[in-house]
Amino acid sequence: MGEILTAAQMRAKEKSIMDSGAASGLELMERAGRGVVDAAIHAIGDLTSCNHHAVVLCGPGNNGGDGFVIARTLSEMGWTVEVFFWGKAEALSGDARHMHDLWTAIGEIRPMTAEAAGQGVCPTFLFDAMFGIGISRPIPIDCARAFETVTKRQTEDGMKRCFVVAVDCPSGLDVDSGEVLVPILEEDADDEAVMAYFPETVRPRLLPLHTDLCVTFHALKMGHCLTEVSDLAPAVVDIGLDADAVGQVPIPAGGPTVQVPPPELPTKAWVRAVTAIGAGGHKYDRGHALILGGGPGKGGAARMAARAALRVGAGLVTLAVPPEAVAENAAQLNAIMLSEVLDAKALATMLEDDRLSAICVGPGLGVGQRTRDLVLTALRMTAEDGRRVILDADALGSFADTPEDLFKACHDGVTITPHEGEFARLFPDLGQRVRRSDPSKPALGKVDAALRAAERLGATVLLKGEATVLADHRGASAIHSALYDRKAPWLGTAGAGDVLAGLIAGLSAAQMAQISHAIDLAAVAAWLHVECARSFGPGLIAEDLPEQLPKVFRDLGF
Ligand SMILES: NC(=O)C1=CN([C@@H]2O[C@H](COP(=O)(O)OP(=O)(O)OC[C@H]3O[C@@H](n4cnc5c(N)ncnc54)[C@H](O)[C@@H]3O)[C@@H](O)[C@H]2O)[C@@H](O)CC1
Ligand SMILES: Nc1ncnc2c1ncn2[C@@H]1O[C@H](COP(=O)(O)OP(=O)(O)O)[C@@H](O)[C@H]1O
Ligand SMILES: [K+]
Repeated sequence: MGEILTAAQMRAKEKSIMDSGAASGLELMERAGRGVVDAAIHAIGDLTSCNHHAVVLCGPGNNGGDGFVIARTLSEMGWTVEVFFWGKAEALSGDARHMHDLWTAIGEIRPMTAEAAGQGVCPTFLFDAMFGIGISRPIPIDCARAFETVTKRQTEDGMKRCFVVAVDCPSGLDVDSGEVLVPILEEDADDEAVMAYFPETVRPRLLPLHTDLCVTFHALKMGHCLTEVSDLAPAVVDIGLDADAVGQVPIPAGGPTVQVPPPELPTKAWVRAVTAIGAGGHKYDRGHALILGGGPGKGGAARMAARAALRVGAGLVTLAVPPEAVAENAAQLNAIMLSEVLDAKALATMLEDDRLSAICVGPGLGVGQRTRDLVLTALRMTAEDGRRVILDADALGSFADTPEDLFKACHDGVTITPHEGEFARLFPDLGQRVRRSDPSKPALGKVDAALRAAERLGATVLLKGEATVLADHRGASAIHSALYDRKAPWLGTAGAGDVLAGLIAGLSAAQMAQISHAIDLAAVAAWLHVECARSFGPGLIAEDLPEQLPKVFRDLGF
């Protein structure tokens, strides 16, 4: 996965190229439209038995302009092309108007109504060029209905349906937040409901307008990585924005600046860094992770975190549990060492040993005063010395009523790993806006929400989910999506988050020179976490994750 852009960054790049004279808007649009056709044909592969019939749905902006180019390109190749247009020709931008006019010299344009779009044979391709990165409200109901009726056109065998290609993004995707702005299509939806945004409870995860392939330009946009927008992984078409001219116009901040895995580390060097094989032979060279564990019967989460920390490369791992849980844990542990920690005072004494290089607090610890005290002690004892602290689960839940206490104590060596629920409890104002709660305001999106949270904490935030978002106090961000060809839905299993916290703790303990920022360590851990899940496959339970690490490392080149 390369660079990931916001809509504003993409516009700035286009403007920069156009201002420099390196390419005109028309040239960019021509390359975009032709690139979509190439990518669509490449995706479908064998065209011998297809009917060479395409339907293009064009919207009122430049996305529609791309659609007119697609129609002309296919027509030049001998295809039969039907074009439906939603908008007024005189309101089109200069570039889109030009492309519109070139098409009208060749073919017909029909208004986009469900009735008209429903007539005719089932096409090989349906191109969705209705709305691109300029969408600001749910798409018009007529557009959604027209789209739907084309997909329902019958073929002779009554079985196949057309291959849907989204131009730039499926219409209705907010490419910054990954939110889907599509009206409700049920026949009984009254107009008010149609034009309203989906209430939180019914907002679907998948796009109601089903897309097989999304073809975008120059780089993926954030929304492509936050939401699974198409069955196939999005294709990225080069439209020539890499010229020197880019950079003359300042590119606005906001898009993720870190990719996962970090591309600058070649695979083998990266494995070396992760496994610390090059760091020296002694276990103390690879750090000592301390994992705090819960009371009797509550120890599984911390044990899994500890095992992940050890497998991922920490030289030593100690699990520290309350006295009454020692017997239970002693019966379960071998390579992991066991210590007793009564309370925060005992923890402070333990942390005077600076060989303990990373501390993980939270999994299975229980919500309450003891956990709050342990967290604040861990933060105080590490505030000045660069040691890393990973706060997960109950360590975060314990501050739901007093988040300010946590914010004040956090430092730049801290990584918090909330899921969306934990995030919303700690940052209610941000959590509510990850998706649009007020129709008049855009959604904040997971990346912006995580960035603001990281700034508030002065620390690193890893916001979990199918798309995991990372952000730090310096303004760096990253997205790791377990989507498309990295899908691992079976990772949503009890305890998977505890393992992730342990992976970050283990990598942090090893203090690798090659990966210095907490956000990069967390990004590597998120990548390994999904890689382990994919390596194991369905049937996975959290305990299986650390046991996959040796295979994942071997597959990476060791
Ligand atoms: N020259 C360029 O800037 C290039 C633009 N490209 C294409 O241009 C697209 C962006 O074009 P635009 O900025 O014109 O934006 P869009 O074409 O995405 O849509 C914006 C248009 O739709 C209207 N609109 C937005 N939301 C609406 C709603 N809910 N209901 C009704 N109307 C709505 C807007 O008023 C505007 O007319 C990209 O996604 C890409 O497909 C590509 O051709 C590459 C080059
Ligand atoms: N559908 C999914 N695809 C990929 N990863 C997922 C999916 N659902 C959950 N995950 C991952 O699984 C982990 C679940 O963590 P968490 O919600 O803390 O659960 P637990 O508390 O049971 O460990 C997170 O790392 C999350 O990113
Ligand atoms: K589109």
